[in-house]
Amino acid sequence: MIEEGCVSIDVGKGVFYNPRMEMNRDITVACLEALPEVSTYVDAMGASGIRGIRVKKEVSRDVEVTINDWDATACELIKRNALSNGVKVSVSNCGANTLLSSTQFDFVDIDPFGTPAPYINSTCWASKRAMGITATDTAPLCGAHLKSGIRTYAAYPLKTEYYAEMGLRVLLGKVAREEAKYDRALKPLLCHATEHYIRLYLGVEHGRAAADRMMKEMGFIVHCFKCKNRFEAKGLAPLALDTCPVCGAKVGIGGPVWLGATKDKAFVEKVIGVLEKGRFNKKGPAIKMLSIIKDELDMPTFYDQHAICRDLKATPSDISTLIRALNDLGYSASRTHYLGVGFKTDAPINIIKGTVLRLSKNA
Ligand SMILES: C[S@@+](CC[C@H](N)C(=O)[O-])C[C@H]1O[C@@H](n2cnc3c(N)ncnc32)[C@H](O)[C@@H]1O
Repeated sequence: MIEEGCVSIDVGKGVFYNPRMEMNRDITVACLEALPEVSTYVDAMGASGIRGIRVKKEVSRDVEVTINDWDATACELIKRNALSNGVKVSVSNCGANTLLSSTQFDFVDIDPFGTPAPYINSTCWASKRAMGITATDTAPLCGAHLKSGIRTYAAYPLKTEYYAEMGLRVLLGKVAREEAKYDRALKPLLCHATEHYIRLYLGVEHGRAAADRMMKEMGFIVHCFKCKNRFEAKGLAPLALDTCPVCGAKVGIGGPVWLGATKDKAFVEKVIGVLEKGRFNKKGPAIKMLSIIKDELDMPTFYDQHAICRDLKATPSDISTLIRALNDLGYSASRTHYLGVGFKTDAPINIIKGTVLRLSKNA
């Protein structure tokens, strides 16, 4: 028996349960609390049922919860766990794509082993108001397994120091393209890359105009591996560019990816509020991460101060000192949840390097 949030769950034998995903489930419950428009929820890959049972028990309004798994043993366990926690949920025993091609829910949650790619089409069709998507295939998404990433996501992931964000944006780009064909648009509410996984919470907007607007957020990231200059190129037209405008070296081009915002600040603030008030074992780390996400600049890449320092043979300074120094020069800059020594800024690369060097001399 394990205790999580307000539930006690028998994780059985041969049915999947990962204690490292507790923070992920805490945040799921808080997000559902912060989405009052959601009254039907499905965990299409339920395993022990813990995620859906927590949603049913811990969200303060009545949400109709369905928990599905293609494994009959898991379904028996889900039924027992729901009963022992005193909640009523619908249990379904079929393939996720079968369920999600025939039934729509306000919120669809998919939490597969590895890649969510085979389920994104049906998830987009079945999600009326919002969806939650977990991916644990970070190597293909982030560019470490290039051919697999290209096969799975039809995008070229650049292997850079901001690989975690690259992976998140490749995944978001894939969801956006699947969503657009149903004349719908995704609206990122909260997205994060944590340890071995990426998690997306996306709102859904309906209509061609919204879908057309959304597709304008797709495009490419141009990256210079020599001087670390990078910039975004919005739109899906082929790029007539192959050298870095700063140093003249050949550039790498990653994409198509999602270049737009990856969060809705007001929503993230609401989720933090729910976590602060509720009974969540992982509220400390969850709030810490969400507080950084809340203030993250909406830009598609970040810099690794240590990597810049290695190139310049400089000493890194405290990340908040560097951010303040860039702000003092009139640029926007923020921390990033992807990397403790990372930062986002709209300052040009020569200004960033000059600032890092100046601070290094003072260090
Ligand atoms: C990673 S676990 C889900 C964990 C669960 N959501 C949680 O929070 O603890 C994946 C589950 O999905 C089930 N599964 C995998 N592929 C499936 C499919 N195509 N359709 C339905 N269930 C599937 C597996 O049997 C397994 O129980």
